[in-house]
Amino acid sequence: MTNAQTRYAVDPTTAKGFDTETLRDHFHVGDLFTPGEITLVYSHYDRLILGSVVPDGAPLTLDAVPETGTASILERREMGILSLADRGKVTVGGETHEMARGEILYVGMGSGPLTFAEGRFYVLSAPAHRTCPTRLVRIADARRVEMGARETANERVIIQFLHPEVLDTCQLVMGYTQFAEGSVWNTMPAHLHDRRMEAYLYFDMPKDARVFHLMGTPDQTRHIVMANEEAVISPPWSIHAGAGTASYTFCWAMAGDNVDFTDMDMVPMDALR
Ligand SMILES: O=C(O)C(=O)C[C@H](O)C(=O)CO
Ligand SMILES: [Zn+2]
Repeated sequence: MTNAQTRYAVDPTTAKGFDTETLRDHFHVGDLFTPGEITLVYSHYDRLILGSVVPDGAPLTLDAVPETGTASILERREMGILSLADRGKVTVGGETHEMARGEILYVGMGSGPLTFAEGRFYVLSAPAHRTCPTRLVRIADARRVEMGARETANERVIIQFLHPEVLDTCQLVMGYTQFAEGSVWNTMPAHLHDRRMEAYLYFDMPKDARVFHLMGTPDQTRHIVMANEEAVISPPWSIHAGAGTASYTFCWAMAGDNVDFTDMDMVPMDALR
């Protein structure tokens, strides 16, 4: 079964007046990873689709969805698929990809339907205007960027899978960030990039742990409380950072005008409110 919903874009002035529930309705994505289901959220920010696929004994096929209005979801889109299970099996374009936990499969525009035979997957899809080759990116092939420090509780490694220095994509940039023991802060100092949106999936979290995800314009920050395997949509005008009550990993993905990961406008600490 495929469940899909649409989230419309919100401007920062409107978002400023939201209470907790309204903020969550627009930006927080819960209820992902239902066994036997494909769950998709179509965001009007850069038309990014994010979601989950959890085969449960029988294969699940992702093909046409009314939200894209095309014969097949990838007719004018590309996709990144993160395996969250030790074993995953995805067939697309006549080829079956056996995936291990933490690997990301890139699927190019026009590849046709996707069949997920086993595993647990987080999926992201952005509009594309050209086809790039489908490729499974293993952890050893990804680019690792060490960031932060133990003293500031943000020592971490940014692992870039769908990134110009690893493989060619149309506009999707995707990977995940893992923390050194004791570090809990992501993406602080905060930054903005009005040229592209971003989405985060927080995972690898103990059941009772929470991440306080920070969003909003620098002078109007808000927080969204995130549990394991929940996602959050970060509008182009918003900071995106967080601190966890325990260790976690988060998958980041971006779409928009610029595929350069370092295209960020840093926010000085004294600008945050
Ligand atoms: O740990 C980090 O810092 C990040 O992962 C940064 C995000 O990916 C990001 O916001 C890139 O624009
Ligand atoms: Zn960012």
